[in-house]
Order: sequence, then structure tokens, then C-alpha cells
Amino acid sequence: MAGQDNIFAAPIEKLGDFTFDQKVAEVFPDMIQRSVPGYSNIISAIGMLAERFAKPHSKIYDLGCSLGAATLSMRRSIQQEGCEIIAVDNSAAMVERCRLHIDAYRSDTPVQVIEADIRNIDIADASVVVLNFTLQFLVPEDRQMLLEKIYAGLRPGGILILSEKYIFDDEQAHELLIDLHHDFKRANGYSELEISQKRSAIENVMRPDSIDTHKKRLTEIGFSSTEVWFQCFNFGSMFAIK
Ligand SMILES: Nc1ncnc2c1ncn2[C@@H]1O[C@H](C[S@+](CC[C@H]([NH3+])C(=O)[O-])CC(=O)[O-])[C@@H](O)[C@H]1O
Ligand SMILES: O=C(O)C(=O)Cc1ccccc1
Repeated sequence: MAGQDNIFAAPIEKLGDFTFDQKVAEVFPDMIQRSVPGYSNIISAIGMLAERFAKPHSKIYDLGCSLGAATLSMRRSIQQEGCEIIAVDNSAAMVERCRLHIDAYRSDTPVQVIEADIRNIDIADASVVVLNFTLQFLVPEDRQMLLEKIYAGLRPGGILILSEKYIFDDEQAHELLIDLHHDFKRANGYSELEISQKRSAIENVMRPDSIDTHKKRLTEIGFSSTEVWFQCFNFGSMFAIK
């Protein structure tokens, strides 16, 4: 059963790097909902965008799918026939639970859940690609290459949906948006200790870019229309159309 996230509630003596292990997978819906401002809105809007952009007999990719929230939202919304959703995550615990979530509902759109590193999979004939809070976990050097592979695998007119935590060049703005995010977490029941231990645990594994860095990289790769369609504090989502 999915539970409440209290992973960082007690003091942890040797705080290691954050990983997507079984303990995290078990509480993930609660953790992401209470930690990422706008998460549910983004999940719904991914469904709306997929409904518009999914083309008949094309592939739809959900990269870093965790428990498949974006996949389920897209599968519910897609009207086109012959689409296939390919959901990929390299955490065995996430993939195992993702398959249970997907199998709990039936639909005409098939879903393949693959346990793999998104840097090693083929992407081809795609009309929609989703990176919902995943790119930020790749080492910065690998981000460009993954986005190039996505661009090459998209059909013309296809869409990439890229949600991320952001950093901001203006120091005052940056600090304020981080503080507001911490207020959001406090309002959702996280203690100061939970907030600070989680912050230390993700410090080395999650290195956000600025909105400007994202836009420049996407434009340089060749995407034509790149825009932020949602932002709440230091979290947001962009689309990039080929
Ligand atoms: N190289 C990689 N290859 C495959 N998977 C990876 C890799 N690196 C990280 N992951 C996976 O990316 C996911 C990131 S969570 C995505 C939420 C989801 N999209 C959602 O819409 O609920 C975001 C967060 O927790 O902030 C985890 O499941 C990792 O195992
Ligand atoms: O919790 C945080 O502070 C975050 O930045 C978001 C997050 C959510 C889930 C896993 C890792 C990071």
C-alpha cells in the first residue's frame, strides 16, 4: 500500500545521496504531491497536451515515469488510434509498482513499461515525449545528448513536455522562490528537519538549470516553439515543438 512520506522525519546520522529505492517508491505519490507545487495540475495538463499532439499510429514516451502518473493521464486523454505509450524508468522498485498501476485500468492504448536508463533507449516515430521532473537527475553533461536524441526521434510537429525545478540568476529572486517552496512544504506538514535533510540528500543528485539555460539549449538543438506554460515558485513546465 502507498504510504505517507516520513523518510526524513527522524535524524539520519549518515545522510547519503537520495535514491529512488523501494522506500521512496512506496511513498512516492504522497512525497511528490507534498513536495512539488503544481504537480497535479501539470499531470492533468500533460493529458490535455497529449490529446492535442498525439498522432495516430505514433509513439508516446514517458521518460523517468516513476509510478506512471503522466502515462495514466495521457492514456486517459488520447483519442487517436494506434498509439503506443512507452514508459521508462531505471528504478526497479518504481517500474514494478508502475506496472501494477497501469494494469489496474484497461484501455485501448497499449503501454510498455521498460526498466532502463533513458540515455540508452531508442526513441523513434514519437509525437509526444514527456520528461516530467526527470532531466534534472541526469548529470549536466548528459542533458544535451538526451535532448538531441529526443529531437531526432520526434516527428515534425511533435512535442516535448519538460517539467523541472529551476534556479534563477537573480540571487534575491532565487532565494525568495526557494523560501516559498519551503513554505509550501511546511504547509504540507513537513518539519524543518525533514526539509533540511531532504535538501542535503538531493543536493548532489539533482542539479537544476535556469529557464534561460533550458530555452537556449532547446532552441540550439532545433526546437521551434519553446515556452514555459506553467510555473509555481521554483518549479515549472515547458513545451518545445519540433
Ligand atoms: N537515467 C535515468 N533513466 C531512467 N530513469 C531515471 C533516470 N534518472 C532518474 N530516473 C527516474 O526519474 C524519476 C524522477 S521523478 C519523476 C516523476 C514522474 N515523471 C511523474 O510524473 O510522476 C521526479 C522526482 O522525484 O522529483 C525517478 O523515478 C527516477 O528513478
Ligand atoms: O522535495 C524537494 O525539495 C524537491 O525538490 C522535489 C523532489 C521531489 C521528489 C523527489 C526528489 C525531489
